Amino acid sequence: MSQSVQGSQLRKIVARAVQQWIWSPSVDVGRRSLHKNVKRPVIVNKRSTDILHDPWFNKGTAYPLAERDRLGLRGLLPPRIMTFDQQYERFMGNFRSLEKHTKDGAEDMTALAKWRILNRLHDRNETLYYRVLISNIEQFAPIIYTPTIGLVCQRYSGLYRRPRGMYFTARDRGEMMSIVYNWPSTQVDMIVVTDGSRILGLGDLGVQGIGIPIGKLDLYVAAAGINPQRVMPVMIDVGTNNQALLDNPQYMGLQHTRIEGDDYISLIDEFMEAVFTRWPNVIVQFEDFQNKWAFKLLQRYRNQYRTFNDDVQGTAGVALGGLLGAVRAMGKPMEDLVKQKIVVVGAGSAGLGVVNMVKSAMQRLLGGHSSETHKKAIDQFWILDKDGLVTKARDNLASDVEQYAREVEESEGSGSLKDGATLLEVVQKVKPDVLLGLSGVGGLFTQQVLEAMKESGCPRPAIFPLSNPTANAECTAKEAFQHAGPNIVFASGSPFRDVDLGGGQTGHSNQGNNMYFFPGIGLGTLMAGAHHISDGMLHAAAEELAAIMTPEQLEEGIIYPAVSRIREITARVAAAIVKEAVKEDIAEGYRDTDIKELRRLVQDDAVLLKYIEDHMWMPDYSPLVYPHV
Ligand SMILES: NC(=O)C1=CN([C@@H]2O[C@H](COP(=O)(O)OP(=O)(O)OC[C@H]3O[C@@H](n4cnc5c(N)ncnc54)[C@H](O)[C@@H]3O)[C@@H](O)[C@H]2O)C=CC1
Ligand SMILES: CC(=O)C(=O)O
Ligand SMILES: [Mg+2]
Repeated sequence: MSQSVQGSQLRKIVARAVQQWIWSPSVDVGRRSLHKNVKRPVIVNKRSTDILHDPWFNKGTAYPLAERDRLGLRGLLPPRIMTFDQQYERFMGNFRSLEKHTKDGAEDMTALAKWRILNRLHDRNETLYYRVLISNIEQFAPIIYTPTIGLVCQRYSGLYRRPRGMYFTARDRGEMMSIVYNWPSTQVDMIVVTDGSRILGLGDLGVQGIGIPIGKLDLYVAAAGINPQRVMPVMIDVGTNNQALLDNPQYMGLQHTRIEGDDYISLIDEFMEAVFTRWPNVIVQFEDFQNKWAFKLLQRYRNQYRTFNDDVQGTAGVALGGLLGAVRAMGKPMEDLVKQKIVVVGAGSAGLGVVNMVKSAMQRLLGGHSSETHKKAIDQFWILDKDGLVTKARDNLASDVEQYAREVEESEGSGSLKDGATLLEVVQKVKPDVLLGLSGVGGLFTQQVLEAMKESGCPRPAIFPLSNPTANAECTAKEAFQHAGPNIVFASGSPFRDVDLGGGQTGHSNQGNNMYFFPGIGLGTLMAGAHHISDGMLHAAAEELAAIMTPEQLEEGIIYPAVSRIREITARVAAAIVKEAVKEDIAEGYRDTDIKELRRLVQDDAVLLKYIEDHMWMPDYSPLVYPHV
């Protein structure tokens, strides 16, 4: 045997030993042994009531007799042993009964009651919770995610029962590197972090924003199959500028205004260093940071760590996928994206993220990145913020917005539009193909604006009120179809019901939400073992998302898949991410799949997809063993 073979074997043995150590049994739920139908046990370090009170290992009434003996549970549970299926049916029966009894109640109260019943299950038995969530994702996503999660965050201090996630504050300066070891999991794959400064379209909710990382990570488990023991929601409490919260005696966060400037940045730096020191392969998703910090932090960390900003990059990917679908729904090839006149209302982290990615996609379609294609691409955008149309006449424009500022009083095409022109004026003059809202302001797409879209001359205008939660959407689905006509393509950030257009016609209401994208970014990056998340990876994933819809669906105005398909979609988005990371040579491999093996896997789409799907966690009870040493 040659030296090099011996060396590579040795490396493999060491790598395996490290894997086994990382995959400590207490976190490796549900792996099957090589013998069919025999599940490997999970070694736990607790027994008796301690295990009943641990939601990771609690099985409620489903512990088999032998396990009740092993774990000292005999006599502590009702005698009948239920199956996982029976437990599932019991929960769903209770849920349906709640639905029936609250159907005539106030909508908000009903939604909160549903969240409570799910949250209690989450706190009690994680395995059953995720089974319920995965099996009914379309029904439950609006509760654990937007819109209900917005309501939950607004009331979090009152709703709080048990801790979930980690909290870091300025008081922890110099200590974060140690504090991070308080987290009970030996391995964390995904962190979603917020500072609570811009929660959905609801503004600064301070520490109560923790509901968002929790909801996003629920989707990581449900959609991407990340093991729930390997996710960590994080709140960095730097204070709040929301006076109502500061005045609220029940508010659970620090009672001072937000830390700013270098003090703020150094705190986030310390957090990043701490989590990447303990878990070097973790992926950190920034979520709902106010615009002021979102881009700065993304630029600061994106080449150094495995990190991305969901509002900037996730929203952009999902919007690009939707726009490509809308172009195809017009009966045109995807390449015609470059000809679309796009009005974007909202020049914040989400709005600019979208514009940047769509502009870049246009440049690629125009033959590559050059000053000429840049000019051609930016000419397709009209951007409005709270002060109306953004033009070069504005003072103190941030450089990321400035490039999209229109010339003042353009004589051609858009007629004469002044700085600060209203949305109605812009739509009437520009006659856009696409109207996209990321302003956080409900009702901005008024009847007049929507009627002006109808007059735009576009055979199939795209109307995307993407702001969340529901009350903050720029218009409802009904309003859009009613005023802009039955032929529009509609997508909103929070779900609306399809609209009955009469005569057997349905106006399809798509949900254009980054939930179709971020779980795949995280999963793909994890499985690729990519050093960082490149623009190329995000573009490839957006194109994959756009390619999922069939021509028949697009013809009907369906540009995003049903939420019930979210696992399948996420696997495909993740596969696109892995492929591109390998192509760009920034992938290192995942667990015992080294880069050589990964290169082989990406040769065949079906093989790669199966590989990804096989690594997705599914909720199931594993035998539990308490070692007597
Ligand atoms: N559907 C989805 O997947 C996503 C939706 N969003 C939603 O987008 C909204 C905005 O998020 P960010 O960009 O992060 O917020 P942001 O605070 O960074 O930006 C908001 C922008 O809207 C502008 N604006 C405010 N009032 C306006 C008005 N009356 N007319 C025109 N523009 C106005 C502001 O000047 C600013 O440019 C939120 O409601 C959020 O929930 C964000 C990320 C993903
Ligand atoms: C969906 C999302 O990320 C937001 O509204 O902020
Ligand atoms: Mg967000």
